[in-house]
Amino acid sequence: MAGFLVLLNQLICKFGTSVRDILEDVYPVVAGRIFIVIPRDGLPSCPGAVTEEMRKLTELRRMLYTFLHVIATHDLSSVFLILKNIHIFTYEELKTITQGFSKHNYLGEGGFGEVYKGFVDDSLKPGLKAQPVAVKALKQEGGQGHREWLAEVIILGQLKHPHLVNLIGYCCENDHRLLVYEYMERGNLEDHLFQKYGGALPWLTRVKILLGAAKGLDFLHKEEKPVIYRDFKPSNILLSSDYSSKLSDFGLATDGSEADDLNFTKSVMGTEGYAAPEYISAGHLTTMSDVFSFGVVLLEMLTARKAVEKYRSQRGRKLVEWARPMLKDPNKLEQIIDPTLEGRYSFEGIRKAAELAYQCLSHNPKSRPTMTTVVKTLEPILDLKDIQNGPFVYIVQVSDSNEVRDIKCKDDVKVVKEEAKVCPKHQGGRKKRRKNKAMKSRTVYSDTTLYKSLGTSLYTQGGVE
Ligand SMILES: Nc1ncnc2c1ncn2[C@@H]1O[C@H](COP(=O)(O)OP(=O)(O)OP(=O)(O)O)[C@@H](O)[C@H]1O
Repeated sequence: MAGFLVLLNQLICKFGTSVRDILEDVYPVVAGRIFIVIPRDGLPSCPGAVTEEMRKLTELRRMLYTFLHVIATHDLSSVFLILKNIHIFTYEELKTITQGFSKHNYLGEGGFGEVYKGFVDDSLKPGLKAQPVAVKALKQEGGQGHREWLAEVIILGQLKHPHLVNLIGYCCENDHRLLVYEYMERGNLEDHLFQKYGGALPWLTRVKILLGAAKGLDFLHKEEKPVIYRDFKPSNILLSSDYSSKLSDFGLATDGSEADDLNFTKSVMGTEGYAAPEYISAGHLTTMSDVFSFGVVLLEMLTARKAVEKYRSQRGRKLVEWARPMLKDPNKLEQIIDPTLEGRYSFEGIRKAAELAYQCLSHNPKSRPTMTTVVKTLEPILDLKDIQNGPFVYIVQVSDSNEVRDIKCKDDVKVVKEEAKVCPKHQGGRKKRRKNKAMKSRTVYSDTTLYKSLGTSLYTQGGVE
């Protein structure tokens, strides 16, 4: 905290204003928008920084950089009081709620670190709602991870929306950096679309998921200082029990209002296959970059093919290049639709979704729709329910001992085996994979069956928020 005050004093001397003004001035910058002003490798290169204004701005950035370093490495509890309903946990508390980060609680691992399930209630913190949580622990190595952790705390600590994953709290103790989120029962979209249940998601469920994610992006873009999410992809879309979708992983999110201000030298970040062409070629980052990424995910949902499939021939490797020309031709469109849907969709709905994907994937960012338009286009597609009935798929977790649960299979029921997941850390001798997906067992139904079992709210606007 001492470092924090020294820095404030420096800022006051420099800009001759009161502590209060500085706080009000600094917080909005710190609070949402640090990632443009603070470049990865030290100070921004500002070739045009010749005017007095620009010099001052650069100086302010230098100070903010130090400021952030101080709050990142010192007492966060004092600094983050302004964050909404965020709990600060000790490492011991998080260890307890995850049963010592045990293999039974292991959910998976991403670039940031391992994720474990836990349970919290008000015996841990007064006022804390009893609920399951997901605890994400930053891998110890690297400053990049630390920056992403901070971005997540700062952005999700302030922005609350039904389609952004809720950050419940964090832990910042010695070298430990952890995040505590609401638990999302169905894990991430990538697992449903590709890895475990390829093609099993019914059409209207896909539309519902896309609509929720679109609302999340729309909310970010409509902020006073628009937030560019920058890493929109299926593994960052989490699903609740009724397939309501929420965006997670805000480590790369950045401030849209400043993205184009100055020609900072920034390294292009994000995931191959999802980043907009103008961002890759010229570092030009706007909210329209997110719209392009949304178009890629929409295309993945239509085709159940990944944005980049390295094993394919050159022609079919990049989904957008391969599929976009076919989106506007009704004859060709049917050829690229996910065959496992087996025709169980509204063709009108598919056609409208394909048209939307085509627009989102335009090379010219100005020709892309805003996320508000995307939401308005998807909403009526959810109402197109002229869909044939089909069989439903029941997915069964296969236990470690390869024992399959006793299931009564009717004629129209497919049983798909799912391998149980093992945390690499707890797995003697086996090579550690970068990602390991959740140990979960899920049931995936046809639209009709889901509609019956989860009620009419599943596919109504009310059910999608
Ligand atoms: N809030 C949550 N509720 C339930 N499961 C979660 C939650 N957050 C993450 N997971 C699961 O933990 C695993 C790792 O997720 P994480 O977000 O760290 O990485 P990722 O998005 O899969 O990969 P990458 O970091 O490369 O984008 C995934 O299986 C994900 O579904």
